[in-house]
Amino acid sequence: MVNVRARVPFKVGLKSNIPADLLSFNGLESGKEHVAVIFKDADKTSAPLVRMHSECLTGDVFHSSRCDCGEQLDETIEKMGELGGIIFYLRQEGRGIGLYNKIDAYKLQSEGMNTYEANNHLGFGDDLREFGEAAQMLKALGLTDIRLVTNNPKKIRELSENGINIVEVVGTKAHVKDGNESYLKTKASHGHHRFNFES
Ligand SMILES: Nc1nc2c(ncn2[C@@H]2O[C@H](COP(=O)(O)OP(=O)(O)OP(=O)(O)O)[C@@H](O)[C@H]2O)c(=O)[nH]1
Ligand SMILES: [Zn+2]
Repeated sequence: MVNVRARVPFKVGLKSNIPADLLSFNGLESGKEHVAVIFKDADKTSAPLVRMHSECLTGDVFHSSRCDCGEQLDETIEKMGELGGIIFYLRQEGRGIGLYNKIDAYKLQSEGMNTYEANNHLGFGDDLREFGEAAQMLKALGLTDIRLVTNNPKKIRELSENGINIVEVVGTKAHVKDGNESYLKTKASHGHHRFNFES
């Protein structure tokens, strides 16, 4: 049974000025230290904005040119600071293959493979992530109805299959920059991500 272990206030964002609460959990069977960040007590509102963000050390911390993860996280923090919402930061680095394997995949991508071909070449599926524990954490907060911030149909499908009612899907912007355009286009064409490349 998943339940909240601790809830502490902190301030986040590029200027460390956006108030939020940081939560840890008991009972996560994977042993992964997933956390939630709650803005404006959104867990006490009906159908809050929720983002299920998968760990990306290279993007989230270093704002790597290879992906859009850090920009998506910054965008979501800003938005939820205004509108309220909850970010679950899921420790599923590299779409579940881990950091070192992701770096191996980057090496293959530098030699010409796309993001999915590189995973497959290393013996992994396209995406090893699972969102069952994410659903359990939502339920631990008393939430089953959410507005999900994503462009990824896999997240919508898996959360729904785990008893979460997604009343609305809210896309993120397409954060195109030098270095990540073909990564984003591959996610759209092969992974069926719904990007709005105009915004
Ligand atoms: N294996 C692998 N993982 C990558 C690569 N680039 C980024 N990632 C990982 O992909 C994941 C991105 O996850 P999310 O931020 O949840 O985004 P998403 O699945 O694209 O879906 P949305 O942003 O919700 O639309 C993170 O775990 C990154 O570490 C790559 O080239 N190879
Ligand atoms: Zn990334």
